[in-house]
Amino acid sequence: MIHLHNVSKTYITDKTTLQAVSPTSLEVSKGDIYGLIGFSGAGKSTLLRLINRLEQPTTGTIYVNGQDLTSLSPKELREARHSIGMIFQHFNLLSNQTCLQNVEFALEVAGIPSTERKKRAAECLDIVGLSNKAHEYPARLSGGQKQRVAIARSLANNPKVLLCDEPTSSLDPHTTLSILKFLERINREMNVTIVIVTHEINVVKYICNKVAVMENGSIIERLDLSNGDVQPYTSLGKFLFETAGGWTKEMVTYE
Ligand SMILES: Nc1ncnc2c1ncn2[C@@H]1O[C@H](COP(=O)(O)OP(=O)(O)OP(=O)(O)O)[C@@H](O)[C@H]1O
Repeated sequence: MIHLHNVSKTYITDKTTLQAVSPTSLEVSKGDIYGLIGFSGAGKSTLLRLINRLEQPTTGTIYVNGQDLTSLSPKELREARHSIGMIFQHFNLLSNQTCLQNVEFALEVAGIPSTERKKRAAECLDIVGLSNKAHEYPARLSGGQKQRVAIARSLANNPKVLLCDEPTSSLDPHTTLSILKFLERINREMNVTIVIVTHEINVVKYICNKVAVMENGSIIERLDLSNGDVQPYTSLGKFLFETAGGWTKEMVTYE
């Protein structure tokens, strides 16, 4: 589903050169909820943003849905991005647009006609349980509700892949769990492959079936979490897993 081969990113400014991501390969299979974890500055967000070419790679190739994104024209890339949704830590909603209009916006960009847009946007708000907030502005919503609108917007174009950049880092633990529950449903019921950047190991333990641990721009370890018996082998991996708390699915609450 996603295949990065020797992808790297170097930022060059007037005075400095910084390698945010060293040549890295990553394979995400259809149906995965793949975590990228590591401390601040490890290169997680940069690697995530390379997947939909929000960042231009310095080297390497990026295949998503069988398409080489590095070989596409700007127009082709815009079209390819319709099947790659994205959500962010700070939600990135348009403050002067209602929730419905925020979701419609994603459809407008994709060239969907107005009547169809309204119907689909309403459906997406319904999926995240926010039909009653359709005509509210984001300022009147809680953080969790804002993230649910952002999820609705990311689903509008029926994406095959959803990229999540610290989606719960601004939220309290209970709201975090409700958002993770939504992401899990989207993965299972809509067959959306998810890549999620986080610095919270609990998020990884709760929702991911695979995780890559990043340090200094490199993936230093990859773990399959599906069989429950996880044995990290790097000291960072061990440290992260030892600090995990005890979240359970029963703790999930809805606002
Ligand atoms: N646009 C940019 N220009 C220059 N340097 C950048 C840019 N974006 C990121 N960096 C640098 O690249 C490195 C990796 O940043 P990145 O945001 O990918 O890390 P991260 O692991 O996601 O960290 P955090 O958890 O704090 O978001 C950092 O040293 C950062 O300062």
